[in-house]
Amino acid sequence: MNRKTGFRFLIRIMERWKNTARSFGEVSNFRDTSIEEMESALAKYKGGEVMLSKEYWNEGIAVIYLNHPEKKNAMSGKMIVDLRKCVAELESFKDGKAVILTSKGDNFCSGGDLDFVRASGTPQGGFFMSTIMHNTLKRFRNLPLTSVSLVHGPTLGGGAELSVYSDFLLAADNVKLGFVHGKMGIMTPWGGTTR
Ligand SMILES: CCCC(=O)SCCNC(=O)CCNC(=O)[C@H](O)C(C)(C)COP(=O)(O)OP(=O)(O)OC[C@H]1O[C@@H](n2cnc3c(N)ncnc32)[C@H](O)[C@@H]1OP(=O)(O)O
Repeated sequence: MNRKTGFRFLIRIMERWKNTARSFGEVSNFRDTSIEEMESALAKYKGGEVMLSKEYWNEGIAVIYLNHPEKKNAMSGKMIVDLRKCVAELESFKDGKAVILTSKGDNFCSGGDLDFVRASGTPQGGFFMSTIMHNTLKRFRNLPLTSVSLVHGPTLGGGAELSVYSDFLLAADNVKLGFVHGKMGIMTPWGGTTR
C-alpha cells in the first residue's frame, strides 16, 4: 500500500468512527447548553469569591482579587462565575487603563478547587468549566487595559494558567509557579498554554 492509498484508508476509517468518537464522553450532547446554564451549574460549587475592587477606579486601575485563603485560593465553581462577572464589568470600564490580577492570603492560586473538580468530575462538568474559563480568559486578554498578574507563593495548575493571561507577570521571590497538569495526567483546561 503506498502512502496516498494509506491516507485514504485512514480517512475512511476516521470518518466512520467520527461520530462514535465525538459521542464518547458524551461531550457532543452538551454543545447546545447555554452559557447561562453552564454558569448556574458551576455556581452550585461554593467556596471563596473573586472580587473586583474599585479602590483605584478613579485612577483608571481595577484590581481583581482571588479570595479563598483557606484553600490556598483554589478556584471553586462559584469563583469561576465571579471571575466572569468581573471581566464583564471591566468590558465597560471606559476610563480604565489597567487591571491587576492578584489575591488575598499567602499565595496566588493553587489551581482548580480539587473538591469542586472531583464533585463535578464528569465529562459534562469538565466541559462546562473549560468552556466558561476559556471564554472568560479570552475576554480578559482582549480587554483594552494593560493587565498585570501579581503572584506569590504556590501558583499551581490552573493558578499558573491564570497568571500567564495578563500582559505582564510580576512574581515575588517566594513564588512557586508550576504547570503541574502533566504530573496529574490532565491537559491545561483553562487554555493557559496558549499564552
Ligand atoms: C482545574 C485546573 C487544573 C488544576 O488546577 S488541578 C489543581 C492543581 N493544584 C494542585 O494540585 C495543588 C494542590 N495543593 C498543594 O499542592 C498544596 O496545598 C500547596 C498549594 C502547595 C500549599 O501547601 P501548604 O502550604 O502545605 O498548605 P496545605 O496543603 O495544608 O493547604 C491548606 C489547605 O488548602 C487545601 N488546598 C490547597 N490547594 C487546594 C486545591 N487546589 N483544591 C482544594 N483544596 C486545596 C488543602 O487541602 C488544605 O486543606 P485542609 O486545611 O487540609 O482542609
